[in-house]
Amino acid sequence: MHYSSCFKRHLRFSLLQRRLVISRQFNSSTTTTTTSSSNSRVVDVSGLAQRMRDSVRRYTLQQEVRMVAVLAQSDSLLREDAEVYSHNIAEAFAEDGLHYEVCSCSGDEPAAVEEAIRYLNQRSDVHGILVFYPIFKTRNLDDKGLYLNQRTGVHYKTYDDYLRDVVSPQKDVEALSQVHTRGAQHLFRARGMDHAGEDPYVPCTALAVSKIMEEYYKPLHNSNNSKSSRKWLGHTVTVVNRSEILGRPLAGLLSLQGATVYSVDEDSILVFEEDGRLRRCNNMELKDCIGQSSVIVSGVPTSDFSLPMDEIQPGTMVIDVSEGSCNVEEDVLLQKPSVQLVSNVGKVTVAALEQNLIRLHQQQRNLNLILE
Ligand SMILES: Nc1nc(=O)c2c([nH]1)NC[C@@H]1CN(c3ccc(C(=O)N[C@@H](CCC(=O)O)C(=O)O)cc3)C=[N+]21
Repeated sequence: MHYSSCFKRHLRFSLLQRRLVISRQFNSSTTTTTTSSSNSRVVDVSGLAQRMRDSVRRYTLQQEVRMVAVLAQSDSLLREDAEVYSHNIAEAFAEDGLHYEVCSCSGDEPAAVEEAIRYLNQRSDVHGILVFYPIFKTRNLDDKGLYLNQRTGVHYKTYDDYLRDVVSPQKDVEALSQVHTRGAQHLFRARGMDHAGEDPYVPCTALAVSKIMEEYYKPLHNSNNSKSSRKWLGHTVTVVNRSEILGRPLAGLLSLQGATVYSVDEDSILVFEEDGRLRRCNNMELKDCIGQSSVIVSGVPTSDFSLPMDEIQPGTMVIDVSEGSCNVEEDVLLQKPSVQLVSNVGKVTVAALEQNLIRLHQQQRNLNLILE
């Protein structure tokens, strides 16, 4: 299992590399790959990632910034996923002058994970904390099936949900604690949405997808005004994934920016309307959502899932965030006219993580200056 999935990742990576080399040979003025007849292309997002990381490098020339990641999965597949991400973080952080530590603890012992996070909350040399999820998935321990936060009185359905609120909001690089997503059940709010010009503060993969859309999605009728806070008005997006670390915040963010967003998981389809409000779609199937969407984001972490290719319309941007599972039949997709495929989101995710971390460091510095 472990090796075959590594192999698949390797294979996919080398295919992407090869396509890139070919495109450079034939067309040195563009960084994207164009397939001959259909005018469709695989988008290379490294330019965006590099620009985001350049500003981080300038910052770390002056400042010492440190993040610690908590690695607690005992399930080997979940752990492998987190390790791939951790490896990429380590590499990018080393290049960009950021300090990175991994705190490895036993996932069989929920209290040990909680204790590790509380210790990191206290450490004054740690500016950001990243907890790799999922750890326990839906494991419930107490008799009511709920976890109680003694301090706030809030009950949580899973231990992962509970842990998200143990991380100090000041060090929460992914903005996962409830402070940032108040009332997320019905009305999503992203901190920083009201500050014009600033990126909203949302989990890194969600932020990465939204930046990729802004940078590379050029609709036929060019109505994307990236300066406007309602830049996706009139656009329909499908997000296949409703996790707390990706699908839900992404759907919420895009809907606040004006899009109509279908949020799809294995049990249900919801629509996030323009105002961030949620409604259930009982009479729709995935293919109906796909047919209406000009951007499709797919993050299903299993290799037996594939997007229904037939329904994808010309001009659509498809963003595959399944990280190695591959939710897209690439060859079929690229035969369609004017389709854009993005599959290496991870590069931008790490850059978004670095940016979120720098923002936390700045806030902590400002606070310390006031307190001194
Ligand atoms: N709190 C939390 N936030 C996460 O965002 C999160 C998490 N937990 N747990 C683990 C998963 C997994 N994940 C990846 C991110 C980037 C790459 C990545 O960089 N991929 C490479 C390619 C990897 C390959 O396919 O070889 C790329 O896209 O360039 C992989 C995996 C984030 N996750």
